[in-house]
Amino acid sequence: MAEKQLKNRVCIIGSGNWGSAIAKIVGRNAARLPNFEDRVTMWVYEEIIEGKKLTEIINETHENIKYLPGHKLPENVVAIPDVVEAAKDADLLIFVVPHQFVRTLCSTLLGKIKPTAAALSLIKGFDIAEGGGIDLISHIITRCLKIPCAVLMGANIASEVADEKFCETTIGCRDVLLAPMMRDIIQTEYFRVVVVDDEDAVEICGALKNIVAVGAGFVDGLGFGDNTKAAVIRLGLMEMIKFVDVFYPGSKLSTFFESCGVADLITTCYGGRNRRVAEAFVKTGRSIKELEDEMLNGQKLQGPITAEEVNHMLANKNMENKFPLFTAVFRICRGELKPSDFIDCIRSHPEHMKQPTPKCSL
Ligand SMILES: NC(=O)C1=CN([C@@H]2O[C@H](COP(=O)(O)OP(=O)(O)OC[C@H]3O[C@@H](n4cnc5c(N)ncnc54)[C@H](O)[C@@H]3O)[C@@H](O)[C@H]2O)C=CC1
Ligand SMILES: O=C(CO)COP(=O)(O)O
Repeated sequence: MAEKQLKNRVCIIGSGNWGSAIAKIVGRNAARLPNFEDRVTMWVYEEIIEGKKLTEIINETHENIKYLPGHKLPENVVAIPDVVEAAKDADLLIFVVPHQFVRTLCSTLLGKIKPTAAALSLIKGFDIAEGGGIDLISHIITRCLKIPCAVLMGANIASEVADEKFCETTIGCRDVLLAPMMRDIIQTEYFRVVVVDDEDAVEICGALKNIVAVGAGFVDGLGFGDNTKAAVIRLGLMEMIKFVDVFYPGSKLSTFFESCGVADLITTCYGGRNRRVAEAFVKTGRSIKELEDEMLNGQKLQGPITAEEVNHMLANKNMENKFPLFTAVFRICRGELKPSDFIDCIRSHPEHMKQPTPKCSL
């Protein structure tokens, strides 16, 4: 009789900047925890670097020299170029690819994974849905692969996490049986996890903050100061809250005060790639695509495409004027508005038209 498998097998789908940083944590936890199989598979989108395959480099040197140079990955993390081979035996699939690649990956994996597997998505972004709306990435994974999908989002700039500098993160997971397994494989002394059940709001925070970070980069590029950036962060936060309120009613305001909310917004508006490239866009007048290719060495920006996806929905619902900051970021990235128009947008933001509500005099 076949021995019952007691240990969970983990596969990380993605090996970019964040994928590699999380592999360091997951690999170490899997080797340490009795309920996980030591060996962790990591799907690597194969590329040739100085004549050698990236998977071979990772397996021989235990370093992703392209996306996370200078950090050793645990030896039990095994790089695999075939996603089906990497994922087929896994009980937990950790998705961490730039969001534009998730649909193709899911269709490749369809019918090839364990039906009892669960997923955790670290992907920040949306996709365009049929009928003029947007899809959450975790919903796409669940629908395509027919497995539950929780999310992990937080103030987690990958290089700082890889340096083991203290930070927090948020797991959004409604399933009380899966949540402890997800937390155990992720949590360390320096990477503290809070689990909440407000899955959709956690994920939406992670996607929308990248649009706000592009706006923060614009004001940096225009030479404005920290007060202006704080205004962008505040107005961006108000639009994020409104977005969730309008399109995903029933979510909790408290979620915005977790790491996935205000903390991720702040760190990305100061230290993220979206901010950096948006600043260069204003200063050089070159296209976002050119700057992304030149400045990020293969890493991918999520903010400008997320702004486009959100605008697709807002325009369809005739609601662009209700989210002027998101709309202005989209139009500036497209070249339809000048970066300096961003200041007019935040100056005349509807948040400034609010009237105080009179107190009841009883
Ligand atoms: N880097 C960071 O600090 C953080 C990133 N995230 C999120 O994690 C997700 C993944 O980001 P990163 O790991 O930083 O990726 P990255 O920005 O480093 O992207 C590069 C990755 O995309 C892969 N790739 C290129 N072309 C591909 C294709 N056609 N199909 C599939 N993969 C392809 C590359 O091989 C590489 O692994 C994103 O949604 C991002 O917003 C979340 C928190 C922190
Ligand atoms: O999501 C991030 C930090 O939590 C990283 O943001 P960037 O993609 O702008 O670098």
